[in-house]
Amino acid sequence: MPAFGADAAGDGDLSLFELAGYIGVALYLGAYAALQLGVLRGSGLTYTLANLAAACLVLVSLIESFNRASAMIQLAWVAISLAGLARMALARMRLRFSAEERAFLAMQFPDMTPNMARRFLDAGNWIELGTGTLLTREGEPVTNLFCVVDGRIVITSGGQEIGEVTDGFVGEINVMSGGPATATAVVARTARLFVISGDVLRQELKRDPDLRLVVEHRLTRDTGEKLAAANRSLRKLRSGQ
Ligand SMILES: Nc1ncnc2c1ncn2[C@@H]1O[C@@H]2COP(=O)(O)O[C@H]2[C@H]1O
Repeated sequence: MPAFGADAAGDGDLSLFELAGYIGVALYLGAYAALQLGVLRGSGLTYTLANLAAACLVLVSLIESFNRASAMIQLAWVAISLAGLARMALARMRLRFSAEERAFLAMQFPDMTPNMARRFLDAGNWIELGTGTLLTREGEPVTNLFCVVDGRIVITSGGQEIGEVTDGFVGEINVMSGGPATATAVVARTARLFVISGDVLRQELKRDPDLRLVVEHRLTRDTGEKLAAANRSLRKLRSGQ
């Protein structure tokens, strides 16, 4: 083998095999240090690739001075790293989104990570509802959150029309508590919606505080927008009197 300067023992030249071994050790230690310092995630691609490369390099170094125990651990490390890579590839495949899902996420939840978005979407269903379908009845418990992507929902209170939803949420005020609906919501033009049950939503948000932050923030904003629209209508009404 070609030689590279003096080896650690000072008794000869550093072979390529030895060099591979040292680089492998540096990768093992560097990856572990980065993990402990919070620079790398244990389940991340970089950490897994660093471990795979380290194990391969140390294996190469064993060609020159074989050690069965060391070879066994390196082979096991390679196998575990490959299994980790396969798991990541499968997870990536699962994180596919349809064109409709992508449009919905861009419009309503641009801050969701792909993982969060997949979990949220998997927890609900896409449905189409015909004219006249009741989504919430004023005073009755809200059991679902509806996200309208197409169609028209008319909102009434005390029998009076007070608003409409064409692209936004219905049930966002009380779905988390299951409290009484602040208004009646009825489909006025065939609607396409994403619906998620209150029970499932609560479970998902309890399990993932980051998802909870994103969803609650979005729902609060939606309610705020409705309040602003209601204030504008009220102002118009008063100034017209
Ligand atoms: N003024 C309004 N404009 C639009 N939507 C409303 C209005 N008032 C109530 N809603 C919706 O009707 C829903 C009834 O259930 P929630 O009270 O949970 O949430 C309510 C809102 O989504």
